[in-house]
Formats: sequence, structure tokens, C-alpha cells
Amino acid sequence: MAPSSDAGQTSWASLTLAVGVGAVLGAAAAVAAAKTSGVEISEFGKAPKGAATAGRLKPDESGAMAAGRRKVKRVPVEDFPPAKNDLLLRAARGEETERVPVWMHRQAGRYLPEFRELRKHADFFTMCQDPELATEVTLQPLERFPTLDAVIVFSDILVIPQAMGMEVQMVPGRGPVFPDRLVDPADLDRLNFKPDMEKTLGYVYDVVNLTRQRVKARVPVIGFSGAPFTLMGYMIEGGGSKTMSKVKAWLYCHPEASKKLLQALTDIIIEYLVGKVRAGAQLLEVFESSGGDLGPELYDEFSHPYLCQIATKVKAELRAQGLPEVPMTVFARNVRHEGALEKLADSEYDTLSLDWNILPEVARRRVSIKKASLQGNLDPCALYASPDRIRALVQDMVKGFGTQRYIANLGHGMLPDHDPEHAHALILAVQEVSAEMNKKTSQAN
Ligand SMILES: Cc1c2[nH]c(c1CCC(=O)O)Cc1[nH]c(c(CCC(=O)O)c1C)Cc1[nH]c(c(CCC(=O)O)c1C)Cc1[nH]c(c(CCC(=O)O)c1C)C2
Repeated sequence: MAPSSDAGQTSWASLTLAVGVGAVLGAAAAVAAAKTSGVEISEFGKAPKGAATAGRLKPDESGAMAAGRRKVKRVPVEDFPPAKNDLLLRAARGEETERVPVWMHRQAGRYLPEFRELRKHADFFTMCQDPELATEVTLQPLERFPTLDAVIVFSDILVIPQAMGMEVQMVPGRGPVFPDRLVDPADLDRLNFKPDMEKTLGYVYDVVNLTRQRVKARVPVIGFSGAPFTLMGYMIEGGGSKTMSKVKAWLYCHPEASKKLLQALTDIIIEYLVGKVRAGAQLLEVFESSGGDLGPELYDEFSHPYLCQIATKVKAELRAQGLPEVPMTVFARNVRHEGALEKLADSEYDTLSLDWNILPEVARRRVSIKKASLQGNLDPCALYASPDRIRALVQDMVKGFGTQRYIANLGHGMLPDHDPEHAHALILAVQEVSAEMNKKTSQAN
């Protein structure tokens, strides 16, 4: 593909700029770090022959691009020490915790000035594809909030449609855009249903592995994927959508083609997630962020079975390959119709992540503590409140969920205009309030 200078597309100039900034940011440090951290720097900045511009990569090109820039010497997963702070993993597995672990969806992102500084110079997908940059962004929240209980690897759910051959642009102020969305079932022929994971998404494995090296066992590293229906939604809508009318039209008019796509996505996601564990991920989260756009019948037919398949098959595959059997979380946003949470609790997911439209005590009543852990669910907009008010809201939330089998988080993600100090207030409040509650309970017993 020739370099393009169309409006809204990244040009060679900005790619060069991004690469240049990477060099400026990293040059001396990266060379020094390379010697100690297993990163090999190979021709950083040299675009491979025929490569697309950043953010517009085709499958083969993205692998070549990442490989052309930097190679990470991956440390085998069995050589990593376990996390010293393993509260998140214990809470997910249903083991006792002395306090509630806390992290935030989208904690590595635009509300952090240090993220925005890097983002000024680099296209979003360039950042995802550069292991040094992506690892740095992944660790930024932990550097700022040292008591945070987990890091989530910086990437995006839309790297899977890219690996299947679709073009995705991240347009500032607009979000993801697919210039050639899937219009009708004949368009499925354009997709690669069996992409070579290492070639197309090996750069994500590099970020996972490098993060695990750099986090130095302080906290667990979370890997994630979008769920099949959520990804299908972006691929057919061509970006975010309020009504989801195009993708839902597919479900009603082309159910068989829809299932063909959902199954292909499921198979890819399974392989992708297993690969993340092989690279070092210690917990996996599956984001069905668009699940609530389906009514109960559509959800039961087009989302739930694929979500379950992912958990069952990822765990079976981890066992078969002798990889660590990591806990899995599902975030089925706005899915709470009768029976839905109960069914997810019966699946192989260890944790259900909840949005803020359900009271903590109601969720805990519906999901037996014997069956699953819960994660969530503070309204992200609550972070606009004062730190004192945040603390009071956290107190209610932790009381509602209880301190065991519970992971505090937002009901969705951090927003770009959040004040990082308010995120800090959330973290500290969860940790102090829950430790205090546990102390009181043990004294009472
Ligand atoms: C920081 C960021 C991300 N994605 C996007 C950004 C902003 C990009 C920018 O700087 O322009 C674009 C980006 N990516 C997406 C969107 C559209 C949806 C949205 O606006 O929330 C945008 C703007 C699509 C996307 N991307 C993601 C989801 C699922 C979770 C959710 O519902 O929020 C979805 C739906 C997952 C995601 N995305 C990201 C992470 C990183 C790790 C972390 O959580 O800190 C994760 C887990 C990172």
C-alpha cells in the first residue's frame, strides 16, 4: 500500500515523526535498556518495504512493521516470578483477601498528562505496535499510583479486525473508524479467518512480555480481548454507534453469516488469549462492551454462547499446553436481564465485571459468592465528585459488594477529562475502607 496523505489518515510524515519521537524518547535510554532488559533494537525507524502508514496496517504489514522496528527477547512464562501483590488474583480465584484489590478500566489512557504527552507525537496504533512505548504507557498508572493492584496491557480490542485484514483508523475526537466496513455477507470473503497470530499480533505478545519483565512482579499483568459480538459491531457499523442498527440488521437478516463471523472471531480470540498467557498475562478479561445493545433473545443467541466458548476453550487449551491456568473476567456491559448474570456465574469465568446500572447488593444476591467474584462498578462520572464524596461512595460500594471475592473498579472506563488525583482518591479509599472493614469483621469474630 502506498503512503497516503488523505485527510484523517496518517501520513509518512507523521509516521516519521512518531518514529523520531520514539527515538528521541528512547534513544539513549532504549539502547541502555536493551542491554539489560532483553530488548533488541533493530533498524528502529526504518519502515519495511511496502508498509502501510501507522494505523492503516494490513495483517502482514503490521507484523513486518513491528518486527522491523524492535524485537523483544521474550522471557519464557515459567521463568517469571509470581506477583508479590497477588490480591487481584486471589480475589478472582475466590481466596481470602486482607483488603479489596482495585484497578480501573482504561487506566492507561488520555486522562494522564504523561500519556497525552506521548500521544501528541505518535499515532494510536503506532503506540500499540511499539513494545517500548506501549509498555511505558502500560506502566504509567502504576508509576503514578504505586499502590494500584494491577496493570492492564496497553492495546485495543480493534487489533483483531486489523489482523483479519480490516483497516482501522483512530480519528482524534471521533474514535475508531473502519473506512471499508462490512456491508453484506459477501464481504466476509475479504476477511482472513485464520490470521497468523505471531505475524499479525506478535507485537501485542511482545508488549505483554516486556511489561511482565518491567513490572518486576510488583502486581499482576492483565491481558484482554474484545468479545465476538462487540468486535462484529465495530466491523459492521464502521465505528461506534448509538443504535447498532447495522449490526443488528445482520443478526435479524443474516443469522447464519453472523454466526459464521462470530465463530471465526471466537476462534481467533481463543488463540489470541492463550498466546497472551504464553507471553506472560496473569489474568484475562473479555470485553463485551456492546452486549447490552442486544435484548435477552439476541444476547442468548449471538453473545452468550460465544462468551462461554471462549472461557471454556481458553482454559482447556491452557491446560493442554501446560500453561498457567489464569483467572478470567467477563465484562458484559449493560447485560443484566433476568438470568443473565446467573448464567455467566455458572460459566467458566471466575469474575463478572459489572457496569453501574445495578446495585452492588443486588448483584451480590444474584451471583452467589460460591460461584463467582464480582468486579466494578462505580459510575465513572462519580470521579468528577470531590475526593471526600468519592470516599463516601466507595464506602457504600464496598459495603454492598462485601470485601471478599470482590475487585473494585469503575462500571466502565476512565474518561479523558478525569482528574488523576480523583482516580488516586478512589484507589486509596478502596484500600483503606476495605482494610478497615476487614479488621472490624475479624475483631467481631
Ligand atoms: C487509550 C485508548 C485505548 N483505546 C482508545 C484509546 C484512546 C485513543 C486516543 O488516544 O485517541 C481508543 C478507542 N478504542 C475504542 C474506542 C471506542 C469506544 C470508546 O470511546 O470508549 C476508542 C475511542 C474501542 C474499545 N477499546 C476497548 C474497548 C473495550 C472496553 C470499553 O468498553 O471501554 C472498546 C469498546 C479496550 C481498550 N482500549 C484501550 C485499552 C487499554 C488499557 C486500559 O484499559 O488502560 C483497553 C482495555 C486503550
